[in-house]
Amino acid sequence: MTAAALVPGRERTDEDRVAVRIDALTKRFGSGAAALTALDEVSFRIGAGEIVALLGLSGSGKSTLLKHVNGLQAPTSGGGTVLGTDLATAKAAELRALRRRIGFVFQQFHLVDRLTVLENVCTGALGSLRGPRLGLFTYPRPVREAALDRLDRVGLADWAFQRADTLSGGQQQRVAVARALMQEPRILLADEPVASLDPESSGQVMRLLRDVATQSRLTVLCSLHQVDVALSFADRIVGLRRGRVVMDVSTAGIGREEVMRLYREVGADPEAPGALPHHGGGAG
Ligand SMILES: Nc1ncnc2c1ncn2[C@@H]1O[C@H](COP(=O)(O)OP(=O)(O)OP(=O)(O)O)[C@@H](O)[C@H]1O
Repeated sequence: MTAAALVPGRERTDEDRVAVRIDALTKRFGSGAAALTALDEVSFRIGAGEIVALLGLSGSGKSTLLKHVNGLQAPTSGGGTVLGTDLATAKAAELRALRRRIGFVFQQFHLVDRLTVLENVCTGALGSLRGPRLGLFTYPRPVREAALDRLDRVGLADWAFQRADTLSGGQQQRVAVARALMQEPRILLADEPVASLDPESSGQVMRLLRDVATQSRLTVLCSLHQVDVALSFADRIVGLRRGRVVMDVSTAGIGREEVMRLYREVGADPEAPGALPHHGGGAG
């Protein structure tokens, strides 16, 4: 028997089981007659290690929801907890600490063109380093080694010393994934990560995201515009319409046509029973 086996098992906490718990979250922009409700009483859970695709028409609130999950925007009412941090009451320092545990991948990869691929990946560690860094060798050796390891994981170790702007869009997005992995995140948020990529590169990036998420037991929330991509990538689909969750289904039990209803039946009443598939997936 190993020493570890003699240590009594720690009780699984709620945070171990549910990474994201959003409760009646409402976000309004502006006030008075000009007020716009971007998120309207949104509630859902994401279990630890679950991969969720967020779908919905342009303007349905996907990006706004992602920004709430990493504490970049504060709810108007309601809220929830992410990795145990209460979104409505957390102080700025607690939200900064939360963000260090969440990786973010954007549509436009946000790499620094003139820096090498490796230095771009190193910048993913800046949240845990003091002071600015200028030049690869101003990063501690363990950081450079970790960056090379992350580049290897995304299949781009051979490109480490190329300038970032010499890579294709798909490769740049894989570098952005490597950069996000530098934080050793518990959650990975991705906002339309393949919207600007061709279908081939888009498939590669989504397969990579799924692989790294599965290997590292990452919880993933990823907004997408492509239903087919969402069906092959995610465990679950959450559909937004005008700021409300109107679809919440496991990808195992649903076909493309059913998901497409999210976009087609725009005039339908999302509150009507059975209007759109809503199995209330997710943990807890
Ligand atoms: N900072 C802001 N100030 C005012 N309105 C905003 C702000 N951010 C978002 N909105 C509005 O909130 C609504 C939801 O926007 P959001 O960007 O979340 O939608 P989306 O589903 O991500 O759209 P897309 O697919 O086009 O990225 C939109 O009507 C948008 O104009």
